[in-house]
Amino acid sequence: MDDLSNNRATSGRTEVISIKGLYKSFGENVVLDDFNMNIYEDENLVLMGKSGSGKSVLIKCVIGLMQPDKGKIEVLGKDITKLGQQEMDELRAEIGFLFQGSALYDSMTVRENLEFPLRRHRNKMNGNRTKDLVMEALENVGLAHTLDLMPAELSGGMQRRVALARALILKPKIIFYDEPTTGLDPITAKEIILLMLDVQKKYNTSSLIITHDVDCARVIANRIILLYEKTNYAEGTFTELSTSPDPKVKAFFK
Ligand SMILES: Nc1ncnc2c1ncn2[C@@H]1O[C@H](COP(=O)(O)OP(=O)(O)OP(=O)(O)O)[C@@H](O)[C@H]1O
Repeated sequence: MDDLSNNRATSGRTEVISIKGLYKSFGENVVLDDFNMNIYEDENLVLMGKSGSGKSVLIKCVIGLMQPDKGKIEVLGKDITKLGQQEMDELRAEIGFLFQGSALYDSMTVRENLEFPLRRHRNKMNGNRTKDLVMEALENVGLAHTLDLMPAELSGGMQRRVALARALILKPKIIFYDEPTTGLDPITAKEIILLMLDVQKKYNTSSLIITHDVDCARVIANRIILLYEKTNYAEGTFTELSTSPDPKVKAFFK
């Protein structure tokens, strides 16, 4: 185990997600075995791992879509294995998602796409009007003029920005990004990364970013965890990990 974490930098901070001793298997296929991870307030944590290493399984366990076999997961101080359906829904409203391929609804306008999470979680709107929240979210990503367009009328980068606006509309405390720059050209990818950094500063969100994109990790990560051999194999800053003497760690940064 190559633990390069900078404990002083992270100690004494509030954890928004805490995962201890996570174990998950599907029959003979053990995917996670003693996986541990914390995310702290205001932190951008990058999770790197090969295809099929269990990153999606991990996320599903964290948001309660999959039941771990063993281990403890706390999100915003709540043990998620002990939450009922309504409490779990309330907790999910504190989490924004930006998944691969933007996943906007093709048959809805930009406005309707953004209104969608508001309808599900009306109690989080604090008296704000739908219209104002939609405009604010779109302005944050520089796309106020696209309100009545269909997703197909937007470029790939614009679609990703609208998806980011939708992830932000409920002002979540945590955002999960799954491959946020996949399929974008390098310049657009950079725009998205800078936007993610802006958002993090403006809303003080914590982020968990799954990415294979080394440039994205370099710019955005306060800390990186490598999911390898079913566990949190290595952990540290970009510089610490990319200069690690461990060839298995180095391989991720080529
Ligand atoms: N519902 C399921 N039933 C059985 N096996 C599953 C299920 N979901 C995931 N797995 C298995 O868990 C392992 C990890 O899959 P997962 O999708 O988490 O990988 P990943 O790291 O997200 O991969 P990628 O980077 O390609 O998206 C794989 O072996 C997969 O077959």
